[in-house]
Amino acid sequence: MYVGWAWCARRVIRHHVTVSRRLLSTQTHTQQELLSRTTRNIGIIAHIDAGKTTTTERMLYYGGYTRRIGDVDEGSTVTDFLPAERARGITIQSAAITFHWPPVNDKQPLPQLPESFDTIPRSSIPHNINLIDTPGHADFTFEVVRSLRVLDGAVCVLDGVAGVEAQTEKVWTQAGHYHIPRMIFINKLDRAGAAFSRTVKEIGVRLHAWPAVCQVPWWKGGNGDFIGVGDAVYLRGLLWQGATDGSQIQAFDLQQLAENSPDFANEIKNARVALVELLSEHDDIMVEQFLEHDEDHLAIPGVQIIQSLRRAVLKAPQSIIPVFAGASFHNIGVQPLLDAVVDLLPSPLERPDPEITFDKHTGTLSELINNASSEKSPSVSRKKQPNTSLMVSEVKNLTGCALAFKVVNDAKRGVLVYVRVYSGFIDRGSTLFNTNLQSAERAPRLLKMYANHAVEVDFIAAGQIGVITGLKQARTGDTLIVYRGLQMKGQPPGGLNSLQLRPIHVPPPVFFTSIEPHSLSEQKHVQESLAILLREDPSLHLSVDEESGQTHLAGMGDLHLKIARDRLLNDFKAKARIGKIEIGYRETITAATPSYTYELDRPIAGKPTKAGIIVSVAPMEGEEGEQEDGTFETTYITPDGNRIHISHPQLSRHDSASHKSLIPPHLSLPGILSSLFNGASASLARGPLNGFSVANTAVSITLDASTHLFPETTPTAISMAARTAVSTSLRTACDASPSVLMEPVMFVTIFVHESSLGAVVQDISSARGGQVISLDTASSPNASSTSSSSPDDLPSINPSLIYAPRDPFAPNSSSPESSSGGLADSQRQIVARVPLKEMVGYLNQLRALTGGRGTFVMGVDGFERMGTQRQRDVMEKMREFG
Ligand SMILES: Nc1nc2c(ncn2[C@@H]2O[C@H](COP(=O)(O)OP(=O)(O)OP(=O)(O)O)[C@@H](O)[C@H]2O)c(=O)[nH]1
Repeated sequence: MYVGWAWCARRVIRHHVTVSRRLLSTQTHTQQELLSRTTRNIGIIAHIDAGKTTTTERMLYYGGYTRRIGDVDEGSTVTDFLPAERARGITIQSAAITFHWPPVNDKQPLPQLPESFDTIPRSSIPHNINLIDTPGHADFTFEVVRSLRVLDGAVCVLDGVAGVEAQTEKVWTQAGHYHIPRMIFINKLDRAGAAFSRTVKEIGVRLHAWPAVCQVPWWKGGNGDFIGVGDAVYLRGLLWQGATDGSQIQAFDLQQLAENSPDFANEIKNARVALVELLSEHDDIMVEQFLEHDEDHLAIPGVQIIQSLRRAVLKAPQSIIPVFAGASFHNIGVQPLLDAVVDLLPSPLERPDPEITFDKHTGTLSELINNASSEKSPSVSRKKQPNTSLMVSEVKNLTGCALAFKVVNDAKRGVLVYVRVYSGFIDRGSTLFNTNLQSAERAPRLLKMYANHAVEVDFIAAGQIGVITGLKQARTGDTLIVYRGLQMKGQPPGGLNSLQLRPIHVPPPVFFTSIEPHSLSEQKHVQESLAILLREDPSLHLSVDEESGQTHLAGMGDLHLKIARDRLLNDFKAKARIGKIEIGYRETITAATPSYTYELDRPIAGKPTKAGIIVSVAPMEGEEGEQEDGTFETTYITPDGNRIHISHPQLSRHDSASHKSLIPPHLSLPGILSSLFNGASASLARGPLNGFSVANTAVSITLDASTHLFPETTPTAISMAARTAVSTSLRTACDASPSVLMEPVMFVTIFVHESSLGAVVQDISSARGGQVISLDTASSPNASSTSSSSPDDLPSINPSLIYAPRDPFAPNSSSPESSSGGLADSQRQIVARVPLKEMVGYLNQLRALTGGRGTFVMGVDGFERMGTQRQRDVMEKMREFG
């Protein structure tokens, strides 16, 4: 017996179907509901090298979108398309690609959705899958977070030998923050040392949810090669054999298996019993099904199991994780995984509303839009923002809202802006207002990306992912809105220009390098190339040191900047000298200043301008969180932990009508605030001591409308006045009492074998000056609370209560009775805070200390003042390299 999609996949490969245009470009808006219901926006997340790209290549091949399977090791994959990615064999930028599963062809009618999926699975109908491949390396965590925002579901790929690795935990937790439904694919089960059971238990303990084992591995003869999987949902064995591309799959029912592989058949039954028991604990409908089928675990139809799993996966917080098995490099397990993507992960219609910020308040997009239909409550959330000036008619003109989640410079097509549309449509030719840049541009062409080729479309609708080409400004992370009737130079009214979709916190950069063009004639090209790099990746920061004239590029990690350098020199062919990659220290003041009044009164660009301001600065003591804005005061916290507090007596944030007599007609309070913030931020970017960015400093600004604003006041004048006044105050503070340097301190989680624990702890605390916060067994509940503290207080799970089939090869083969419940109990976790300077090149040292087995993850925990001697050493080193 051959299973349906195996036949389907072979047919598609033979004819190599091109994408049905009917499914893409000629749809009317009324067909959108169907399209949304049959869409899955999913990501593949994991630790580096778990096999995400390898699995993605198979998905595209079985979906009929590539003719041959790309190989990571040969550098021939579709998703790792940057030369730097191909050279290193790792994914750096997430790629977004659309394909269909099960495959479609032009001869097939458009899918008709049944009333319910009680008798057939969703995977029997072609679905539109938008797949985002994300990088696994810690330096690109921000890239992962950026992609997560647009996902409706995720497949987490684990290496069946390594199990749950440090980076997996980190990305998993981040996905949990966005309540993204997830499932797991345990890959590489063909490798020597593969331990399915141990990995399943690690999932429970380290990812805080119950693993629902949907498939068990099929080892030839019980302990030979990995040849297929036992399907606990449909009670069958799936055997990959014959064709080397994995397209031929043979299915055997339990009876057939009982004759030839009785132990395997029994294991499938065990897995089914465990699955029904687990689901029954979380799903009342499954209990009913169980009773209806005379309490026979095996009698419940597979489709009902799928339905129950789906309900569990869609619950937030997710307490059940479906687990699948395979070896994608050997083409085993990918087609059923694709079925599970369609069957278990949600459509865009089943996802909660995206979070927005609007006029500094949070709410959801549909609150904003739905409230528009009710004249009574025109605001995003009346409770949270009682006084927005947004009118119903204004919201009604908001016909589209999208997030640019990725910008890529394509050699053939130019700059591609990947967007996820959250409401309404983006039509070809629409004017898009960019609420981050406060400017509009037209969307000349819209595309859907299919592996190696793109298809032009007329519009991209809510729930869909697509590409806009020809945009000159939009950057990764920008919110784009379509406002009916908006002129290119205009602004949407009622504060809609401040609407931000799912804003994310960009962590402060901790490394930087200098960039100098080889000659003046090269300068323009270098600057243009840097501008594209920055559009692609907002976690890169560019600044110009005014004293030396040098351009500084700052980023999240050593590798992050190395890749940026490679892209600049090799891909963009920029001719520039790139300096050493160095740590980005900060400086902070140690004395407060009295109020300083400054009045700018000079021509700018040939026009007389005037603006006044009062400023004082003070060191910040300890953590000072975000402050609620008052009626006459507004506070901003910068990424470096500075607080900019602006008091604007007379100018109420909630009553713009009263501003008329106080503010010149060409200005508005939001515009004034943003100019003040920009001016103050620019001066904080260069401290008075050494030119490092200023951190942990409180800036107080007072803007007295009656004495500081004039008919000649412009936004530029306000910004310049703020910049000069803040710089002068910082200098005054530094003269009174010298500023001190601050260094980035990392929160580090290290996983090591028991035998190397002592050496690693010794190295961290003595040689590197780190502070060990906790030492745990990786399986203890405490261990996880320190490293991957769950946003939702997810439970600690006892591994001995988790079902997993026996591992035939693992040295300490699990028995449920063993004290560790089948986990590798010699695994220990160290959590420490260590200065970044001491962590440079740590991986090599950790490998040396642990015989190559230790792994670690780290993230910036904050900046800390350096002691006098340490500061002196750092300054001397910097002078040496001068
Ligand atoms: N034996 C075996 N090797 C595999 C399997 N899947 C992937 N690999 C190999 O593992 C290595 C990493 O695979 P990738 O697909 O690049 O992993 P990735 O998770 O995309 O890696 P990053 O993009 O760098 O995060 C490559 O050498 C693959 O050939 C598998 O099922 N079995």
